[in-house]
Amino acid sequence: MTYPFQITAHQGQARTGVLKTPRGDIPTPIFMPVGTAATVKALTLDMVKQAHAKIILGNTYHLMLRPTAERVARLGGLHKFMGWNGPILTDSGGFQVMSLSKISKVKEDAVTFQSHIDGSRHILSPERSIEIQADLLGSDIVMQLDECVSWPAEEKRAREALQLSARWGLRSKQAFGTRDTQALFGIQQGSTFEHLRRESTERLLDIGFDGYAIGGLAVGEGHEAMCETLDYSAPLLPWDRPRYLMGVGKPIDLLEGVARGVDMFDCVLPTRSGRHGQVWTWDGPLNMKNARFAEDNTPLDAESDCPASRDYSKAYLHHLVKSEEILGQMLLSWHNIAFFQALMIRIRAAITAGTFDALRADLLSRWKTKDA
Ligand SMILES: NCc1cc(CSc2ccccc2)c2nc(N)[nH]c(=O)c2c1
Repeated sequence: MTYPFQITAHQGQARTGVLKTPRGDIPTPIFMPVGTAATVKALTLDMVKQAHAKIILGNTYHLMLRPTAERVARLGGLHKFMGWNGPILTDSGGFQVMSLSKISKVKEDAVTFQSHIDGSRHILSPERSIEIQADLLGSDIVMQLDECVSWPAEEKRAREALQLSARWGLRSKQAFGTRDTQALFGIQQGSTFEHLRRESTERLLDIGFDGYAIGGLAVGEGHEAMCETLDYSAPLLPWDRPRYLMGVGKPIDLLEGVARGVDMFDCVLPTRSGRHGQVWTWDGPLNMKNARFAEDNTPLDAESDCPASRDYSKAYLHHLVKSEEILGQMLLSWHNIAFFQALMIRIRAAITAGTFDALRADLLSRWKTKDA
């Protein structure tokens, strides 16, 4: 079904609103923590909720391999299995097949691949991906199966992939059928070619989806090329439907994506970088392994409502990371998830207040030289 999506304010292309789902309202722009194997790594769902996350992501590729989608279904579906009663978005699995599986073949009918876990052979067709996501896992927002080409891509290759993705999008919609509690998103492809992004969008709009994702970015093209592509590819998508930039990104990517009209983001960065000692702050990223924190008694962010940000000294976090203590991975992941949510909360408030341009300028000046 097409979830109600109300845009309550906008400043240029940047917009803020609410996507209303049967499992709860999602304020936009929103950052969605990735819960690949039915867990947001190193965090309990209470910590994820306390960080103000409203929707999390599941991964078809990982869950179909282990514990298998059929087992999750027998155990009541993904929400019950992991104990999350908010909305869940799942990816269709094709992207992870190409990036993780051992041997994979893309054919018109389906992708065939061998599991990176045990080498077992699997088939992922548009129909099978919809069955896994919508029927077995019970995902609220379902993604079509698509083909994402790596970057840089030959124009001919990028065209073939967008056209295959469009044919798979139609098959995904036919398999999805009419459902009154779940939504199906199409995925725009076309690499960094404007005329291919246009062609992809036209094909998706002919089919018609409940929301539209921008795929094929943050695959090595770099921040500037991603922004240039978003300049024209985001506004091509319907103004009144959610726009989801897949697998993006760093705080500066979120800020610049919002400025270009993107509503939804996801990335493993907050938890993955947290596990490796990196924390994200309003003044850019910090590496807690750095000796300068060894006797720094100040917290990461005294103003935060997240205990990981407010109640522990950098000296203690430095000690945990140097000692490779599990608590270090937990607290830094928790802080990072909370920071990404706090960034989106500030962005939403600024768009509503008409101060988004000022917030954007302030953050860009703080982050410009810090790989934020
Ligand atoms: N930014 C690279 C990227 C990442 C993902 C994965 S986003 C994700 C990851 C885990 C769980 C849910 C969504 C993608 N997924 C699809 N289907 N298509 C893409 O072009 C693409 C590009």
